[in-house]
This record gives sequence, C-alpha cells and structure tokens, in this order.
Amino acid sequence: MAYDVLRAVQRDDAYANLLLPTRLRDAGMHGPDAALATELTYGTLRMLGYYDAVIEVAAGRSTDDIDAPVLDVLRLGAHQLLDMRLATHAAVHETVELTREIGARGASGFVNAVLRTMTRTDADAWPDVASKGMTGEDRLSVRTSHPAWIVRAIRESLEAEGRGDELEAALEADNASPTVSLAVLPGFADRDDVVAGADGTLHEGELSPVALKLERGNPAMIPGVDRGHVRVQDEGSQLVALALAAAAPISAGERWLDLCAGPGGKTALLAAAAAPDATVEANEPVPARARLVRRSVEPLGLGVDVSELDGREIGRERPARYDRVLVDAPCTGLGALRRRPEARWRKTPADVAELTALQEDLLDAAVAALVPGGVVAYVTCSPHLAETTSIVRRAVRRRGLEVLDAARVVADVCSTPGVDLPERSLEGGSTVQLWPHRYGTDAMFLALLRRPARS
Ligand SMILES: C[S@@+](CC[C@H](N)C(=O)[O-])C[C@H]1O[C@@H](n2cnc3c(N)ncnc32)[C@H](O)[C@@H]1O
Repeated sequence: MAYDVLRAVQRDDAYANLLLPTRLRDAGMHGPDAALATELTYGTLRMLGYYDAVIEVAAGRSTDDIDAPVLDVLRLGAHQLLDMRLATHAAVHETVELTREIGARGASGFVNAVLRTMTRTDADAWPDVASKGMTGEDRLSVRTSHPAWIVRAIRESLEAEGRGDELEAALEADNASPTVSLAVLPGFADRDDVVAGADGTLHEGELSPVALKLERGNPAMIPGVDRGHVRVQDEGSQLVALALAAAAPISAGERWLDLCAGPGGKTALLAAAAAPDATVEANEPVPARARLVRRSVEPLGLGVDVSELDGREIGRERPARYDRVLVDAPCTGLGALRRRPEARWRKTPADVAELTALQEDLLDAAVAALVPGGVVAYVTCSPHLAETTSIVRRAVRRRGLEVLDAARVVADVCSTPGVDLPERSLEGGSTVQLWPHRYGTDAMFLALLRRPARS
C-alpha cells in the first residue's frame, strides 16, 4: 500500500494525506498495520531527497538513471533500513520481493545489491557519507531532506529575528510527525471538562488558551468532537484567530469577515470567540471548500453566512463594511511541511512569485473592506519573508496602515504567562512568526494592521 501511494504521488501528483486514509479504509486496515503503512509512506516521502542522495552513492549512479518504480522501491527500502531500523534481512527481503511483485523482476538483483551496500555503512554514518564534500545550505539540504531554496527561505526568516543558529533544528522539526492538537470552542465546551472526560490521554496546550494536546489515541473519541465543539486544529492556527479577536475590545454589533475561509477551521473558532457581540461572515471562492466551511460552522448555530467571491473583489463588492477581517492567505505552506510530506518536493520558487501577487491583492482588498479604524489580521502558514513581512511592509506604505503590536496581543492571549515569543519589529509595531521547533506549532505568521481612522 505504501508503494502504491508513493507511486501515485510521484506519477499522478496525488496527495498522500488524502489518498492514504482512503486506501486504508478501503482495505479495512487498522491498528499496527495502518500505523506501519502510514510511517512507511509519510516517512519515505519526507526523506526522499536524503534517500535519493544515499541511493546515488550506494548504486553508483544518478537516480535519473533508475526506473521510477524501482527507485520508489529503493526509497521504501532505504526508509526501513535507515530510519525505521528494521531487521536488515527482513527489510532487504521484503523490498526485493516488492520489486518482483511490481513486475520488475529483472531489477531485483540490482535492488538487492543497492540495499546490501546501504547496510554496510552504519545508518548514523550515512548523513556524512551522503553529504561528503558539501558545505552550508547544500549540506543541510541533503541531510535534512529539503530542497535548497526552502533551506534558504527558512534561514532568511530565522535570521530576520536573530535566530539563524536554529536553522538545523527548524529543518529537522519538519521531519517529525506533529502531536495532534485540538481546539475547544469557547462558549461551546469547557477545556477542563474535556480533559477530565478523556482518561488521561489529553493535556492542555501551553500557547493557546483553548488548546488540548492528544498524547495517543483517536481524536474522534474525545468528548465534544462528535458535536463539533472540539476540533483538531494546530495550536498556531488557534492563536492567530484568537489574536484577531483580542486585537481590540469587542463592541456590540461588530461585523467580522474570514476572507479566505476554506475549509473553515479558523472561521469556527473566530465565530465562537466573536459571539455574542460580533457576527462573522466567511468567504471562500472554491465551491467544494465553501461547502466545507458551511459544514464547519453548522454545529455552532451562529448563522455564519458563507459567500463564494474571489477575495480580490471584496473591497469593491463590500467597501468599508467590516470591523475585522482575517486574511489567511493562500501560501506556499512552507510552515506546514510536517503535515504534507510531499509538499516540499512539489513547490517551486515560481509558486512564491505567483502567490505573493495574490497575497498582495487580497490584503489590499481586505483593507478596502474595513471600516476606518478596523483591523485586518494577515496570516500565512509560511515563514517565507516574501510572503510575510515583505507583503505587510508594502501594504503599510501603500495604505498608510498602523502596525499593531501583534507580539503583545499574542503574548496576552497565551495560556502560559511569559512565553518567549520571537517578535519582529516592523514599522512601529510587531509581527509574530511561530516555529515548529520552538513551539510545536506550524510556522504561522501574523500581522495585525489597522486602517487609519480617516481614510
Ligand atoms: C490557507 S487556506 C485557509 C485556511 C482556513 N482559514 C482554515 O483555517 O481552515 C487559503 C484559502 O484561500 C482560498 N483562496 C484561494 N484564492 C482565493 C481568492 N482569490 N480569494 C479568496 N480566497 C482564496 C483557498 O481556496 C484556500 O481555501
């Protein structure tokens, strides 16, 4: 099953996190077998760049010269030997058998030889062997299995807050599976009650005041999940939504908009935090995703309207209408690589250019849809400076926006006092960049910007 999913990802641009659960369900696979298939698939996809470097050394040839199906078999074998550290004979035997099963019998001797060569060097020594003669970003790129342009983007972002020395830790954090976080929607369930009802599998998150961390087990079994009052949601996503709610005292009758809402995780939290004084509307142009937003807010019964406009039209369609707007912009997702194992190999620097143009237009449109004095939260799940501070800086200059002290707002929202949030000063205020290696969250970026009272 892992091989089939790996092939579909390579050949058909399938998404492993969508395809694998379907395949597991169709095959009726649960428990340890499902966990093994998941580890094999996700682990191999994440570490693909590193395994390819190892395979090139062990095979003595470029991966370009290996048939694609056989290369995927070798990658699966590499993951079993170098990461899962399965018994050598079992890993080699199963992998050679797989070569035969996929109809590449003629390559089984080659696969056997490459894997045997791999086992002759200790798994801990392979990073040095595979990156021999390399320095700097190239070396980290191979060892942590990231394309070089992503290594550079993460380095530049960390350096912008004086934390360049954390680069390796940040890259390694992308290769670990995240702990499952849940959000308890304020006003709908009580965090202490949920913890008490969950048999010791949950504890409170340290950052978001509504977060729970699930140590083990199935989130669907947590009390409140069935009613949609408790949801799986990254703690960073919770914090940025709660920060918009906390950016200013809420006055009765306020109107808020979630401009890029699909699939609606933040809309639900925002709507719960806004009630009863403010009402939330949502917008999502992709119809299938707009349906997910409606499904997400339905259990709350708060009457959230969901429109399907191109967000770039919102300023023209609904000028000066909202007190607060969340722009959770379409982005490269470089801050959520832990969750989408193949994403790092799919994105390219060309995507950055295309997305930044859209991000800039969406932020402009959001500002035009704000009442004077209203606040926009500009959010990405990417730490790339071109998608974060550069977008904000240009919008501030163009529109004369006030940059609020987002670091202080987030620190005030946090459940643990004195959390060391790296803040970036920007145009008289501050922005927040979260990191998986520091906080266990996705690398979410947040800026809170106020439209001038007279504009
Ligand atoms: C980062 S996701 C939002 C995640 C969401 N806020 C949540 O927490 O569940 C960005 C969304 O923007 C949508 N989008 C893409 N182009 C857009 C546009 N021109 N206007 C508004 N939204 C757009 C995408 O379809 C996607 O659903």
